[in-house]
Amino acid sequence: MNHERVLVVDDEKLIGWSLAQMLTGAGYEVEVAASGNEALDKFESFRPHLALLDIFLPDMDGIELLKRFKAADPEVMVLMITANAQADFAVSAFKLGALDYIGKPFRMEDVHQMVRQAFDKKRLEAQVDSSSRGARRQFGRDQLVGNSSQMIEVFRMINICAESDVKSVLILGESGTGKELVAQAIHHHSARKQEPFIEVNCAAIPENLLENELFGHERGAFTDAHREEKGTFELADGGTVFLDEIGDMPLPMQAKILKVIESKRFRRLGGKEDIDVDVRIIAATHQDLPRLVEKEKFRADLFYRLNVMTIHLPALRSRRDDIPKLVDYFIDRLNDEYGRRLEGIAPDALQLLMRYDWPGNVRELRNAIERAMMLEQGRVLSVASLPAAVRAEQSAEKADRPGQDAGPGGVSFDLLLEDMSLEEMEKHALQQAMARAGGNQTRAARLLKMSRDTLRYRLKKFGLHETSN
Ligand SMILES: Nc1ncnc2c1ncn2[C@@H]1O[C@H](COP(=O)(O)OP(=O)(O)OP(=O)(O)O)[C@@H](O)[C@H]1O
Repeated sequence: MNHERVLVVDDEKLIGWSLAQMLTGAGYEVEVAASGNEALDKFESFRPHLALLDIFLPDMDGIELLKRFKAADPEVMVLMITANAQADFAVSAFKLGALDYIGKPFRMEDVHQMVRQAFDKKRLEAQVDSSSRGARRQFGRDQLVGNSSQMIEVFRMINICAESDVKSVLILGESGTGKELVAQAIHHHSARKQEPFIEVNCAAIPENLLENELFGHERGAFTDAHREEKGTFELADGGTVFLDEIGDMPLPMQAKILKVIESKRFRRLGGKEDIDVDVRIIAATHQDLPRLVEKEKFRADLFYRLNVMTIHLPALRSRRDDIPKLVDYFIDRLNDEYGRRLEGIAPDALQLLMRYDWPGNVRELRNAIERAMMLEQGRVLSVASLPAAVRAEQSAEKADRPGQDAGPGGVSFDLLLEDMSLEEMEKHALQQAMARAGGNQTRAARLLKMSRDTLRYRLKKFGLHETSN
């Protein structure tokens, strides 16, 4: 016995009895009620995890009963049974939290399958919930931190989008700049905040499954489609769909997304009728969309449609003023999460964090602090606990100040290699300077005592890769 309790509510005694037989045989604890009032009493005493609820009862309408069940226990799973699966009935049942409905006459195996899937889903959600609570324990949900002028502009745009309820928003920015946090902030500050926020990572889902994920399917739409299933757009009705990595979305899907934004309707896979939805689409990408449009990898019409409300998230290296605040914020959070009592960061360590270019942006900064906190033995974060890439700034800094640490002759390059032509030596020096400067051309030019333009010219001449500036 698995102690999963099911209450069957049906005034047709034979149906109630047959369902009870089948479910008991499958290992569930089952009670049956033949009227609304009897169902309310049994609900109280039996406390079912799942109710199979007939919409037409002699003394009470099933929708009313659904409401009362949900009020008594919001966690209870309800599957509605109905002779005529009218769309408006289904919509109100779903809005009130019913999981699905079964049309009469039904096959026992189908009911069994739906009940089993409902319990499976519940168990999965419980697992996800506890592991995400675990993750939160480890590293709670972040707030957007920053008071640079660029971030103040981002906050202003978030407010405008949240208040205006525009139907689509585009968020652009390098990886790790906080695009997802911005999308969540827009949702949580908008009138839609009580409704779902559902994220779909367009790059992570294979092309052939993406359409099903977004739009769902009708029963029989493909071989394994044993029953209809709602997709993201239907599940998020009233709320927000966050399409992350939209630059990776296949072209045919882009056309369908455009249609949903414009007409607010779509069809399930294998569906013959349009379904109306009211969702806000927030799309994000780290890719250069205009470039993708040029290369015909992204539809121009979708780009123009999305590009009405656009939020540009600046790279961390272009708003270094935010670094001290972010560092304090992450140290505080991690102190809580790990029960540590670090008092802050040493000035020379902070200086290195401010100099580093952060190609992985805030995500990389957060990871660097988390790692440093694991290693740090002292009361403040010190240079020694920072990642090697960040510490490399230290040598670049020393090299930047010839005469102090690099010996009386300034920076010494390892040039005199045997069998090297003058040209090869020059190339070698350029490579060494670029490596020491961590790819920063201004710094490399200073090391070689040449102007940045000369450096760029020579890099080009030798076909060397120009990294950052
Ligand atoms: N301004 C910020 N304040 C606090 N934390 C931030 C900020 N920006 C980003 N983060 C944190 O950095 C990490 C990456 O953020 P997020 O996932 O939102 O970035 P993203 O731009 O969506 O990245 P990707 O393009 O890789 O999906 C998250 O842990 C997030 O909480």
